[in-house]
Amino acid sequence: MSDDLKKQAAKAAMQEVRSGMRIGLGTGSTAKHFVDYLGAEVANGFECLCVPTSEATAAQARSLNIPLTTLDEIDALDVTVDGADEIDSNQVLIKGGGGALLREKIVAAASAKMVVIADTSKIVDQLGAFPLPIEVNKFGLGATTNLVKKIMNDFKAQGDLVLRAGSDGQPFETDGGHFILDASFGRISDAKALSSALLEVPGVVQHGLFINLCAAAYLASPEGVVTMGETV
Ligand SMILES: O=C(CO)[C@H](O)[C@H](O)COP(=O)(O)O
Repeated sequence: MSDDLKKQAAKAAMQEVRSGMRIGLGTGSTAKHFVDYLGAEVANGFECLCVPTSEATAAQARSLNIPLTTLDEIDALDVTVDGADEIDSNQVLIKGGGGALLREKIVAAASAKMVVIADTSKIVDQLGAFPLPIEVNKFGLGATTNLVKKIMNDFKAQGDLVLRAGSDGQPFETDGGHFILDASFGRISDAKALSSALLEVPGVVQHGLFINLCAAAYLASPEGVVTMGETV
């Protein structure tokens, strides 16, 4: 996806925020543009209180003087704007390509509205071509991997399960100190059943299927930005 399309989606989603709002800040290259646009507004007097979904987004927001808080200080947000790896026609998402899925899901669930920004290449008929990120506890990694593989088998996955590596070749560690298994399903025909099965594995902390969380999406294409769901 071109950086220009990411910017267009991020800019269009700025219409979702109003001065005085409590805003969740997503993670990833598209969300980064949204944070840049928000930072420019803050410099012009826009008031907000924001919760970042990753240390990377927190650092970017601080550099732009965007006021930050936590979900300990406040317990609810007005809106969260975040990217996605896949979105289907029911606005079910796969997220976690950037490794921030746990905090992203906590923040989205604490928000009155979750807004997705992406380009139209992220729209899919069926979820699953993008490997599903599954955040797992380090303890018992081998046992957890085996249980997840069994679920992949039950759900007729067409690909492998891979422990995500960082740029240093070592296992990628999330902000919460967990590992990520990337599960290539190929196609996911029952996201709810898969979600339930994965969450029954004790070592699974969370997975990247976002069900009933995304209320609206701004999706940029070379022809313009199309929307899904309840945009303002
Ligand atoms: O879920 C995410 C991070 O955990 C990202 O929002 C998702 O991977 C999309 O990223 P990008 O905007 O860079 O394509």
